[in-house]
Amino acid sequence: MKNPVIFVMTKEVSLYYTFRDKVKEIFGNHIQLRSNHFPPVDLKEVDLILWSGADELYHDLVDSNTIKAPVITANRTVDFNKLERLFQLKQGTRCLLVSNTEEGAYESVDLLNRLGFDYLDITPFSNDMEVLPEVTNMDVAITYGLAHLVPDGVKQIIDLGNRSLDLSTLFEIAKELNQDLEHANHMTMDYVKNFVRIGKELAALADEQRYINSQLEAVLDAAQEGIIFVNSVGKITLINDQASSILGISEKEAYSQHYTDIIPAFPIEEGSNRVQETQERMVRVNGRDLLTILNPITVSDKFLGSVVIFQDISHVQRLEQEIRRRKSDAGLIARYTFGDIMGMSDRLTETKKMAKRMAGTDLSVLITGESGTGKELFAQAIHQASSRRNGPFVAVNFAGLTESIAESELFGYEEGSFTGARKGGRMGLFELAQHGTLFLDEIGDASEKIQASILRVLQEKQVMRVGGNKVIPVDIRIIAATNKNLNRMMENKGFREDLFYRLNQLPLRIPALRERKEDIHSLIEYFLRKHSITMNFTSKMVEEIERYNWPGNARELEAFIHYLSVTVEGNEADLDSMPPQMKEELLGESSTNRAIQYLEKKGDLPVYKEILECLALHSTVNRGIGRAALLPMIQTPLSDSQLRTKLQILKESKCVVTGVKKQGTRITNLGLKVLEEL
Ligand SMILES: Nc1ncnc2c1ncn2[C@@H]1O[C@H](COP(=O)(O)OP(=O)(O)OP(=O)(O)O)[C@@H](O)[C@H]1O
Repeated sequence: MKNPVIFVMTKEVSLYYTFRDKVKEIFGNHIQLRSNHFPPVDLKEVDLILWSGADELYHDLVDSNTIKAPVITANRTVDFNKLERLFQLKQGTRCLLVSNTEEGAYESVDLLNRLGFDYLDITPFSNDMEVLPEVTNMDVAITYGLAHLVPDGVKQIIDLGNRSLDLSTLFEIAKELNQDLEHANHMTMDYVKNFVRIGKELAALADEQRYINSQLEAVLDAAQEGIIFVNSVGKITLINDQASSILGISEKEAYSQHYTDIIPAFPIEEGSNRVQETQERMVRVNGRDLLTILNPITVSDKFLGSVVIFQDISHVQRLEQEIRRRKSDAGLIARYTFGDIMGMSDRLTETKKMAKRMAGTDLSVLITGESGTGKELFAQAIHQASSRRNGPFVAVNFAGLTESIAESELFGYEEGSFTGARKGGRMGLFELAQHGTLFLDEIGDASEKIQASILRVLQEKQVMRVGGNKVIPVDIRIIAATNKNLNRMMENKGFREDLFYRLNQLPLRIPALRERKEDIHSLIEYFLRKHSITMNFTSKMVEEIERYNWPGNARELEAFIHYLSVTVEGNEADLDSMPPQMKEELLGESSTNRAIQYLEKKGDLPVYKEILECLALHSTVNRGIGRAALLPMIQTPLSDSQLRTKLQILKESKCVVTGVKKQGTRITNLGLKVLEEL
């Protein structure tokens, strides 16, 4: 696949380099960048245009009638570490803010004022101004990476560096280019960590005398992260604006309380016995997922308290979810039909026949079966064989999906219903699946609240977006799947009965591979073909493959083929090339089978089982049970000498061991395995 191309438009080439470095840092080398400073650039080949925003470049360079690539205007952040250099300037210092456009100069002055530097006397300056300000009496020039534009005569220059792309822009890029956000958390945490040092200074001050340096406070308030300081006795002595808003408490309320009343979930107590910051951790507060990091503050060996920095990452998760949704073209199209389901065994043929009949109806299907048996494959095939085949097939997997995400995913939302909500709102999966099939995968993992919401939609056949007030009728067919035992979950109140009966109108159980071992061969052939692998198996290997239980079913079989294609030299796979875990399992299993066969041959299997049960219950690794104690525990009437013979046979089968010095008899690991099988 072609690497995506971003066309970056900046007035200064140095700003292009700053943007480029950030994009490479976050997305690696597989995004290509082009710049207006390095022509020619074929704009038709470009996947995304990133524009610095503060100039007219866009209109000069891009003809929006012919160029259809999406455009992102860069939001830029300040390097807070560099801002510290401004703290040394005294009140009333005459500063010239130098930019390359008049608009940019005014914007930068405004930003510094908002950051609390309004006690400085700042004059905007740019060469394109009609009337240039007088510069001779200036004490210092401040600039963001444009030191070369500072007019002669100003002696001191504070260069705060180019303002790089902020997080929201990076997320926008990821979304537009369908890039993975695996670095997202790392990226946010790096960003957060930038504040730690400033936070530490501030915390020390705050604890000493509640005196908060006003500049630092302003900087902290401008941070997108929540920052609080909890002193050594658990009182909150500092809270920035963002923290107040995320936690939904005012500064005043926070100062008067112990942290446990407000943020009991935060790992604060850990601070007192550590030196280093904690790993980032997710906690849930008021239904929001917060990524927290805690930093203990110790000054001259005295523990002063901890700074906790946190971010509401619900919106990040939402973006991630959206990218996942967009990425899989399978998201809306079913790729598989019954013809793609391999296997000729009676069990599978019967299951396929049932599923085809189910496809002819519009009732809900609940597919059960172990992991990797092909439940999703069946769901897609049913959709393809149904009258809804020309409609969408939309899948949602509840495993690992937080409640808030699941809710906005399923129901969609209206603009402005939460931080990070997209402009114009968004359609939920129920709406997206209109006139098609909605596949609820791993339904056993849906929370109680989500179960209730799904039930309501199924009953009322309509949805309402989060934050909305319009009822939207939906016409969808539901197929759900799970590898959990929903009956047991219902007994423990983990799954709603009323929802179960709604979903289970047509139950379809996919048999495990070990129940239809005849299918193993056709699946192996299929996977070899699918991945263009040529491989033969020795007869010993074939024997073991057939004997193996395949707990991970077809998925494990596919992974097995992959494994062999990498590890086998040449084209022949023999026992040596078997994955270690499988080998272990087979060896353990063969000795279990051998032991059972041995006991069977000696007759009286139920008595052996009973003896093993008593030993399993009463013997420990170090202490066995003597015959005299064992005999009364056994229900089957046995004489002492009969018991002795039976124990001898169990010993020969290696299911028990007998101590040398009257330590009695105890069960072995093999004995426990045998017991499981009997
Ligand atoms: N009978 C089959 N023929 C061909 N491929 C199969 C068959 N059964 C499973 N597979 C393949 O095995 C993999 C797992 O299948 P699928 O995702 O449908 O399983 P699942 O039961 O939904 O698993 P989970 O419960 O873990 O989500 C897929 O790559 C699928 O294409």
